[in-house]
Amino acid sequence: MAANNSEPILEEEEGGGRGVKLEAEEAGEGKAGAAAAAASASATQAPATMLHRSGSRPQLDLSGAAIHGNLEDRNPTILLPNQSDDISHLALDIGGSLIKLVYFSRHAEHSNEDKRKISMKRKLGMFNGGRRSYPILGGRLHFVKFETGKLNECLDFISSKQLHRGGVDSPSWRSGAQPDNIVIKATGGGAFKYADLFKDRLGVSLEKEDEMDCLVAGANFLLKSIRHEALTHMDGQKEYVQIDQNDLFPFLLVNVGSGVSIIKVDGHGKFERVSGTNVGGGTYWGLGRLMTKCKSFDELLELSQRGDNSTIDMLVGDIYGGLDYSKIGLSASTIASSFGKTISDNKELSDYRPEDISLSLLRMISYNIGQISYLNALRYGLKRIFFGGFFIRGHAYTMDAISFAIHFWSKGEAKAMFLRHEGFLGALGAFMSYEKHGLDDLRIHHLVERFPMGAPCVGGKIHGPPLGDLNEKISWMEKFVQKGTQITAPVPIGFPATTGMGGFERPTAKGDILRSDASAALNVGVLHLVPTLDVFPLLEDPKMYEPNTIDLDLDEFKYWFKVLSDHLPDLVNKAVASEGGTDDAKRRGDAFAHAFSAHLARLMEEPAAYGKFGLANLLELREECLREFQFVDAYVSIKQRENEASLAVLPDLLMELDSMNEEARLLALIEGVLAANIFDWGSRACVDLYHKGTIIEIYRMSRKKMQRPWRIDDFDMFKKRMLADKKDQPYKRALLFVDNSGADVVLGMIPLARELLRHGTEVVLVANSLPALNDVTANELPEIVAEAAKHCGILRKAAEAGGLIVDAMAGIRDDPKDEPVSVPLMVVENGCGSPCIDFRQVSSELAVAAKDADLLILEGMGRALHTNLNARVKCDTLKLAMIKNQRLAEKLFNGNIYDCICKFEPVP
Ligand SMILES: Nc1ncnc2c1ncn2[C@@H]1O[C@H](COP(=O)(O)OP(=O)(O)OP(=O)(O)O)[C@@H](O)[C@H]1O
Ligand SMILES: CC(C)(CO)[C@@H](O)C(=O)NCCC(=O)O
Ligand SMILES: [Mn+2]
Repeated sequence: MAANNSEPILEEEEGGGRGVKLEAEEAGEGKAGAAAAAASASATQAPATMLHRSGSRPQLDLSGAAIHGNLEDRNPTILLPNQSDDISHLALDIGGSLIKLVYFSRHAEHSNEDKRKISMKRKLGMFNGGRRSYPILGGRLHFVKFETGKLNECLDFISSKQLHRGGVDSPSWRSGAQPDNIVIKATGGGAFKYADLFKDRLGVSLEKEDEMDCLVAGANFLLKSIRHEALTHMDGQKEYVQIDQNDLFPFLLVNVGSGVSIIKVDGHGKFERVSGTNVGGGTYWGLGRLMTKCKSFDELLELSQRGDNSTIDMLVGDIYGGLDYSKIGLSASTIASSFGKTISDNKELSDYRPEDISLSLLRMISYNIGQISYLNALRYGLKRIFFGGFFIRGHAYTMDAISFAIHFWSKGEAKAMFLRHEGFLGALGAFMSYEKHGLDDLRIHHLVERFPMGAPCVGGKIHGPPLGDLNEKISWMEKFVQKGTQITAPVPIGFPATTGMGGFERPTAKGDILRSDASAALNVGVLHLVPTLDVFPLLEDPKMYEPNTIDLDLDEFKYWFKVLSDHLPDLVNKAVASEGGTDDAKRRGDAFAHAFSAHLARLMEEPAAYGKFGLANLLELREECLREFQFVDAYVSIKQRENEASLAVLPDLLMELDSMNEEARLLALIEGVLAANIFDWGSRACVDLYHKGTIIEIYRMSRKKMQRPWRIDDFDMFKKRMLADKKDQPYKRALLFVDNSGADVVLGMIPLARELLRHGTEVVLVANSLPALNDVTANELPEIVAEAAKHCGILRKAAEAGGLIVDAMAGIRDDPKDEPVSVPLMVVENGCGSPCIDFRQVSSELAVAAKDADLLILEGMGRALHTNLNARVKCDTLKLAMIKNQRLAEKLFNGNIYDCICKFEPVP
């Protein structure tokens, strides 16, 4: 009954903490918070005329955008001098049963343009000249719903978060300007019905958008922009479908809300509502409420999971004395007449089990909708039918019943597909109708879907607020823990058995608890909009590309569940220490541990709960959870310590290398990369090792053990390319994807980079944008390179040429020709904060840097083995890693822990 217990907690949260304390809300938003809180305090005194407002639709005016303040600052703000309109990206769909809200919150920190990025953009010719520069557009799309009958809660929510005024961090909120003339896009019948109420209560005008237009726009947007938005659901099995952009239209869109709209969609804005039925979600909920006395929709749905419809429905067998009517393809267990059995009995309503009534009703309505949809698909020759609307509610039985009807009547020709953002189509469509928020040409790679607190805890629930600020999140977790409940109830999902002959046999096994709305809803997390992300241009076939090497199936997940759970206490300790070990840090640490464990528990029940989910996503989820509780960098001191220790021995290593001949040196360098890749805090085995010796000792031991041939050993091929075949044609530009801090980067990758530079190859070190485990980040690299360069002329000149360090002697030297110009050594960020890399979503600066690259070096398990082992790119690729995981070694290479991989893949 955990699901039941968890719900009142949310309710409490809503009634109590949320929305009242704006200062607390600000805490999560960083520095801007204090200013905004101060502004809010003086809101009443501020002159209402401080901002010009046009009164029409909100717009973003980026003209004249400039960096404000010192360019050397780490986080200079971007000033939009011509931005005068409110940026109010909130849209509503007010339906007969539910109000849906979609709103956008900007990343306060998105205007980060540090020194490294600016210099890099100059180098790559991106500065000011980039294709797009919407610095302000990065942010998150949130999805929330309320019951229409509780409109007041919705109004309170909007008002507490100041969504109608562009959020609590918007200029108008800070200025205290009165929200007159604010216009919000709204669709659904309630946009007409409640327009006056919105005006009275919030002072906003609702700009009405047509409901069908919005449904279609929302569906098209989702199918175009969200990876794996659609799924099929047959016999209890979920399968995500990747829609081909070029083969999307025509399709049938069936929106099952209170009533059902059936729309034939031929293109963007091209559609016709071809049918509808008044037997829909409102019918199930309304009849069900009357007949079972249920207090909520979820209660009714939950009842159905324990139901047996054979006591209510009249089966073919009931009519045919237990026989099939096989001549027309009906088995005895096929339902002949929904509720038909109740006519013959001398029974009252109270004689029937509410569970059975609910199930019978649910089946009747779902099956009927499926059948009508099929007939309309047949009418227009359509093969694909997409279902939206909150009636679906991610509920297995509902989806199975609809799918079954369509599959059966079309003899397998037509396919039912369900949209994960099911009920938000209309609201999204209304949101898209804002003209100038620049989201129109959004691409799949600009959207990063994340579930740190979105899926198991919040988001989808009726009047459940997305927990906006840190305090809210932590206290939610604390309450949750106090009650000793689990966030999500372990729900054995029951699969209805089908006869294959036109009806349902009564479902056999069914779980007895309905998953809480938030997690049952098909994983509507928060969509992060990062307009600066791009597809890696060197990918051979982006459509076929799959980052994860191994499917995260239940078996695989179980393994990772244990690894990650075991590692959790240590991680929490590190994280708390990294934030000074204060009580506040401890509180956040606990909350992080609980949030992450809850995700793990949820995924353990159902690995596909959050869409198509691979190890890369799982590892990223952990990092995202840390960030969610404001742990900036849990490994910061470990990284520093190891960098220092490694930099101290680098000069010796370089001397040793320089004493070798070219061939021996190349081997020593590759060996060095593999040996140093042992410093991986993501590997349990290695962490155990670290307690047994100093970094240098371990590195030396690791190198000594390097026995060739390695598990995959293409070294000779690589050597041939480097030193024999085309010695006079060195690589033009190499991208080196670096992994860990310390020995890994300092004693492994930097010496290899140096060798490439020596050959005349430009080197781009590609590192994480955000911290993940002990991985080195792009921000940390320039300092490390500068330290290394102190002992090495090659590195110094190349780093100068790449703008990483400034030559103090430049301009003083008599004859600049003395110093030959070097090829540059550069650093770019990869756009992610995960130990793996998904080449479908990389930073735009990496995408630019990649265009001239003819060698790719991927180093480390995360980037070269867990992901991308099978990735094909358009240039020569070297994948280097030490396998620090027995299971992976066996699974992928039939090998052993500490085996090494040196995989060279030249393009033909
Ligand atoms: N928590 C809930 N409360 C009420 N209904 C729910 C809930 N969750 C799912 N539903 C189902 O979803 C239906 C409403 O779906 P949706 O929000 O898509 O439609 P609507 O926009 O309110 O209706 P319409 O478009 O017909 O005006 C309800 O009728 C009910 O069957
Ligand atoms: C009236 C709407 C469009 C309101 O969303 C919806 O509830 C609906 O499509 N009802 C079905 C009406 C019919 O076509 O019979
Ligand atoms: Mn609706």
